[in-house]
Amino acid sequence: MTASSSPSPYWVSTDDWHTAGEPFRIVSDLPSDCTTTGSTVRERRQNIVNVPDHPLDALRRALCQEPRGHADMYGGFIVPPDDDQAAFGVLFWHKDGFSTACGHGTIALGYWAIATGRVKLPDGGSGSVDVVIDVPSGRVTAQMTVQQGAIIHADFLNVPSYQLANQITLNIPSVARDITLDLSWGGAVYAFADAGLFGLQVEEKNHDHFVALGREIKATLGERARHDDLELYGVCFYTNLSDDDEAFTSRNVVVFADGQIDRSPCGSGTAARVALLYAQNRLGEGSSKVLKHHSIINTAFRASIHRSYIESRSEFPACIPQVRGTANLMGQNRFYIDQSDPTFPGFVFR
Ligand SMILES: O=C(O)[C@H]1NCC[C@@H]1O
Repeated sequence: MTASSSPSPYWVSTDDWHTAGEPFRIVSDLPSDCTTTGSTVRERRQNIVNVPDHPLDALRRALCQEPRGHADMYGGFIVPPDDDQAAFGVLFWHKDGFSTACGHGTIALGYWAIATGRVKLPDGGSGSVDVVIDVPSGRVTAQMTVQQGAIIHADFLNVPSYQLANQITLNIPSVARDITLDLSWGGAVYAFADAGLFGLQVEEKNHDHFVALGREIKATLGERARHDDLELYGVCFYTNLSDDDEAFTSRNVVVFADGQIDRSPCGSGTAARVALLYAQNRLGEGSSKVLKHHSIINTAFRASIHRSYIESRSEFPACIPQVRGTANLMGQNRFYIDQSDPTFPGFVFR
């Protein structure tokens, strides 16, 4: 990449992927003045969040928001791993800030790591290879299945995931009545609500309704959704389609951050849903039954319980979820970042 110190204008290069329709813009070479401090990726994220006007926050906005991005853009900055057991670290970002978890990004990074040669193909070009990545919520893996040099799919192995709360009652002003929802952890806090409670199905034409409801639910839940130092990240609205011995099938849409809408089935949200279904005995360890999780644009992840996990802090059973998906390269960009641009660092309408 070619970059020099701001405030002089500089160029920054990105690799732009999407996972099941959700964008993931990867920046592997950060400008020289955009350093992060901390001995772990979690600390690096925290330091950026704590420092007003951090240069990396300005770069996030410049690459994520308009005119170079849009209100539903997503990406990540590659940073050093916590130790040499991981290939690299990543700081995930969206239009409002830096998130702790991102399954669709982890899947895209697995593809990217192989495509760029950062992680070598298995011997003979077929088999499985792990891309181990440090993220703010912990260490995750993109387990890549490769056949004759071509990637078939990635399995995102998440941090331990578990239900946080059961059937919380909330009064939602816009529907003028009480609804109930569950909370679950998948590296970030998610609320789960049946879209039918709002008279809706998960369909593209309803996306504006979900954005408004997601914001309303987040505001109404407030501190009740707090887990450690994190507040609610996303609301998952679902329409369940079927449940048999082979699969629990559901279509969902996650509205995260401040009204941002996930085009994919949401990797960390899917992991949190697996934990919820595990607690409800609808998915089990060692069973061949899977969660078929469709997105609002009808792309899909296939998820299951990789293994159970002992989590002493949770009254609900914990597990390491496994979320399978694919990613595609869209292109590469070389952006010019100029602080004298009247739109710097960026803007969004939502
Ligand atoms: O797949 C995921 O986990 C992410 N997608 C957008 C919101 C989440 O961070």
